Amino acid sequence: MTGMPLSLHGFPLRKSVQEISVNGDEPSPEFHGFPLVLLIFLHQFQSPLLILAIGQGISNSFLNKVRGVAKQFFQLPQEEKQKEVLHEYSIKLKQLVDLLFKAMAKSLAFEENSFSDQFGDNPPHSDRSWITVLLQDEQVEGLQFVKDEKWITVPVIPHALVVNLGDQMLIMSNGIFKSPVHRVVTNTDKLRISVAMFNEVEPEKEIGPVEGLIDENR
Ligand SMILES: O=C(O)CCC(=O)C(=O)O
Ligand SMILES: [Fe+2]
Repeated sequence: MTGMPLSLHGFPLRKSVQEISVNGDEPSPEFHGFPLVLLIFLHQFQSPLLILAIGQGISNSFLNKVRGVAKQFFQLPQEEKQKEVLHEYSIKLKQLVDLLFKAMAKSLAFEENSFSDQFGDNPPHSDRSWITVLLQDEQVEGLQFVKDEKWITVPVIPHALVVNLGDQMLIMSNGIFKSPVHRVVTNTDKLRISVAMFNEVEPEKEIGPVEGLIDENR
């Protein structure tokens, strides 16, 4: 197993991500002990990459501990007052922004929902980071990304980390590694908590394509 080559052109998976997800299976034994298993959704080189990293050496129980801490943080009783205020503030801001988009559409003589129809609560975007690592909720899905002009829901695999390239990587690789467009579809029935780590270049630092990746074509 350890000699298995990693390839961007698809990983020799016995089961598809969907199968593992639907059945809630552990990854098959040949993946055990392998430092990093990358289930590559979009495995065509030079297309946007979104990776589910399992068997990455972080135990499932530790990942659950992180989720637990995140949940506790949002449930802290002494935070109740601040939470109410922030919740109210976010609702008011949402109304303000909705109004603004409607006014902007109308100012161009478009139907008022022309802009706002195109996004939900977490509008389609690519991350500005160079790489984002996301611990999804262990039960509630919601993250979607674009593939072939369709929205694909990222399956919930409790022990997987979602690894997502951002725009800074797109710039540094001169467009070779693209940042996938994604969104989160919210769910009014179930609480969904995700823990994201955005790895970003320092704000003052100017970045550009790595020299060897610039030629007359790109
Ligand atoms: O909640 C998620 O799964 C992802 C959120 C996201 O895309 C972001 O914060 O940039
Ligand atoms: Fe994002």
